[in-house]
Amino acid sequence: MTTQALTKPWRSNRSQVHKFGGTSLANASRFQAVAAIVKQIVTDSMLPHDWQPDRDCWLVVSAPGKTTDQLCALLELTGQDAAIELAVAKLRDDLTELVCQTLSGSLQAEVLAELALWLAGLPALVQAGQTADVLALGESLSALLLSRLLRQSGLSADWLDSRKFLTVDGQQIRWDESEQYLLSLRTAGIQVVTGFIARDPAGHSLTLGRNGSDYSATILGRLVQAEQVHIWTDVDAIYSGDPRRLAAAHPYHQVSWRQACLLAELGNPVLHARTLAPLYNSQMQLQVRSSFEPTRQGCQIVPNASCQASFVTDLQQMVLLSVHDLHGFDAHWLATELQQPVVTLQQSEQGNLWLLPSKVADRAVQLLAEHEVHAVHDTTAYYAVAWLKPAPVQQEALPADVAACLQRLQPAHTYQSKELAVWLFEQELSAVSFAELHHYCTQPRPDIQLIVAGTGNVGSEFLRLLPGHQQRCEGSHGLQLAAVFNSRQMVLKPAAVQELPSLLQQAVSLQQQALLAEIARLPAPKVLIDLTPSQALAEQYPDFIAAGCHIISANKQGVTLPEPQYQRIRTLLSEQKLQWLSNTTVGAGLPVQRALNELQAAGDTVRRISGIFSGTLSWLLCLYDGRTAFSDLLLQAKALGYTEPDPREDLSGRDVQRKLLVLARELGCSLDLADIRLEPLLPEALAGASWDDFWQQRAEFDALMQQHLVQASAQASPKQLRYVGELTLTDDGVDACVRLVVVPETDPLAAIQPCDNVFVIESDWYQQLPLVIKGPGAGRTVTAGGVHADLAQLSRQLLLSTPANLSRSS
Ligand SMILES: NC(=O)C1=CN([C@@H]2O[C@H](COP(=O)(O)OP(=O)(O)OC[C@H]3O[C@@H](n4cnc5c(N)ncnc54)[C@H](OP(=O)(O)O)[C@@H]3O)[C@@H](O)[C@H]2O)C=CC1
Ligand SMILES: N[C@@H](CC=O)C(=O)O
Repeated sequence: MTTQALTKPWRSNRSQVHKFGGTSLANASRFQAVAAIVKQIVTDSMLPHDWQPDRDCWLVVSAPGKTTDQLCALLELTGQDAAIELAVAKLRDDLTELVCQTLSGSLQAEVLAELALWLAGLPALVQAGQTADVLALGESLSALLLSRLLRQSGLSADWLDSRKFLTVDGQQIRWDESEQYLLSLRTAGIQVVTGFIARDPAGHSLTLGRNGSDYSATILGRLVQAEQVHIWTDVDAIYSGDPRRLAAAHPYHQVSWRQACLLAELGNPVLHARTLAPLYNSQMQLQVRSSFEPTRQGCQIVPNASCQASFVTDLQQMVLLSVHDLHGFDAHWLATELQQPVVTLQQSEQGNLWLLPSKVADRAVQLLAEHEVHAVHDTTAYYAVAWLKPAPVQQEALPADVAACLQRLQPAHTYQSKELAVWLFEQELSAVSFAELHHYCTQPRPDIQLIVAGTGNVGSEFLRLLPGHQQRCEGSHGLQLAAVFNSRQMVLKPAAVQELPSLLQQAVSLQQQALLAEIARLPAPKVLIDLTPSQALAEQYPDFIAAGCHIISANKQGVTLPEPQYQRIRTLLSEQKLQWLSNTTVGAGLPVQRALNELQAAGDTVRRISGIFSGTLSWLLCLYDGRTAFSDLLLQAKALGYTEPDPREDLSGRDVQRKLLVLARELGCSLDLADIRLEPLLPEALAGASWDDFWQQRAEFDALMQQHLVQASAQASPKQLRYVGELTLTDDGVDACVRLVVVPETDPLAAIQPCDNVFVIESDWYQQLPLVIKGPGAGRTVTAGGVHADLAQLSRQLLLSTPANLSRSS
């Protein structure tokens, strides 16, 4: 007869299996608590309307509390009659007390009578060395007791000895045979099934090994085609690390199927590799829940491979095992045989490298030899740390923060796959180092919320480059565009990064307060990216800081505000541990401030910075030969995206003056714009007027530039016009000026490409030969690219910041 021919009393995708372990059934009050959970399950309004506890609810139980330990101790007494008698008497007392505290009346009498019979037969089983039959007493009592307690609570329930149906041959489940037996045994009511024990094909008892009850639950789940299997234990989540040792371990309520398998292989105590095996290729859902906090959601094992969960486990006294010609055997098989973690580090045609506890290494070699597999183990015992990576970090290269941490910890060996990294150390890591590694490996990497101000020349290019940057964020914080606004409009929570015109189609008119309120509601980290030329917006930075924003500014107004206002912003930021990056305010994408910061951090002292700091003026003065009017060239520079929104900011020299102030402040000087001497290119009368007025009078300016050119050309040797900045730091203070100069063609400042900036940095270490940074100092792509570089730097800094108190035990 085939199983298909039978009418199954269970309905596919309706049944639930709930497994309660020894801790959940430690004493009478725990039995009562479990009965209450079961009652709740069968009355739960969320269940399908046709869900019938009689047919659809299966329970799997372990032995109560420490009963299995007591039975194991009893087995040690084989041959010692008196000691066996004493131990059985103690067991009788404990279990009788449990039954009497759990049940009353005739149900109590029934269970006590059954228990007395089992205990009476126990010494003979011990003497006969029938280990599995001895151990089975614990699960049998749990199943009987819980079924009667459920009856006492008004539910229809009975118990079922799994040795009557669950047939296991070696490590193989005989599915068909087990199902047929089960079909013939099923009675009405909730079935309380013994976990951990089974029968061999000849009908003898056997046990399913460590954590066998979880395995029983998933086997049963598969046999009855359950929709869900719930493992009720003492935790309601799977933690990123052992919470008893890692104060910062975080709970996960969803773990992918694949990660659960890898975790099990690493010996995680919550789920075991064999527990998961029956779920393979099935629709069954697995849920880990706490019987101590039954209303909490628990942890769901989901098929979804994009899970964010990440785990760090350490393994003591591990050795390497080299294995050749596997003949079909694998690490999983060996782990099951040894009941110990066996981790695959390398797998190739040349050979395999496994990691396993040193205490079972000889046994492993012997077991493999019995199957004609040659293996040798190393004698060095390592302390191993394994990192199970979250889906977004599943790549061979390590994220920067993890790599930096490992550089400090110096593992002896590293093994990497996409999903797993294993580091072997010669000595055990200190609690603090382990906590630090756990932190970097498992710290959440929430998206950085971007609030972009300015949709002009630089802003539109920044948004165009954003999708590419988002794709490169693997292993780091993702980037989420949360708001975009300009001087008139705002778009909150854009559906996705889109072309600017369609993005702005979703815009509403700008309302500052609504915008700030929305930003305050965003989760951290968040950053205001100021791509405007607005002083008003710069003066509003304190409001954005109050809303939790880091700041990245290409806008030079903020970094050149009067000293008290500027320092106030710095203070507010540091109070909130927020960053302000403004590397594009000088030299656009050139790493000028970065270089200065690194020199100073390394101990150098910068004495002087001079050179060409305006891309626009560099471009204009390189190309200006008198044939095209200077103002016409200016329009071309504007169209190329080099100029300030009002190009007179460039012509007046104010833009270079601001840049000198930024550099001076970067070097720790307390300075204001007025402290920097300025010789403008543009006469003041034209600089102050409206753009239209200036344009009307441009001939006057063009004539002035023509005059400068003629004077330069009239000199003995050919000369070039250059607009330069000079900042000198002496013991007496700072001297800074911005001016037009005439340089010979041999001068390094003459030999530049149009738009180039040149920063000549003289320091204690760069005295005779200064450090020179040279390249395009303006333009929409280099500037927007520089803003993305600031964003990447912010992301790195967020990852590398270590919380002060990492470890409970530290
Ligand atoms: N071009 C370059 O090579 C470099 C430029 N920068 C700096 O980048 C910034 C932007 O330059 P660029 O893109 O050329 O300028 P644009 O004039 O092209 O764009 C400026 C944008 O800022 C918006 N804006 C102005 N005021 C406000 C405000 N108060 N609140 C919100 N938005 C505002 C404007 O809004 P609206 O659209 O409504 O007018 C516009 O969208 C400037 O500060 C410039 O100094 C820095 C380094 C190099
Ligand atoms: N207008 C500026 C842009 C960069 O800061 C320049 O030309 O340098």
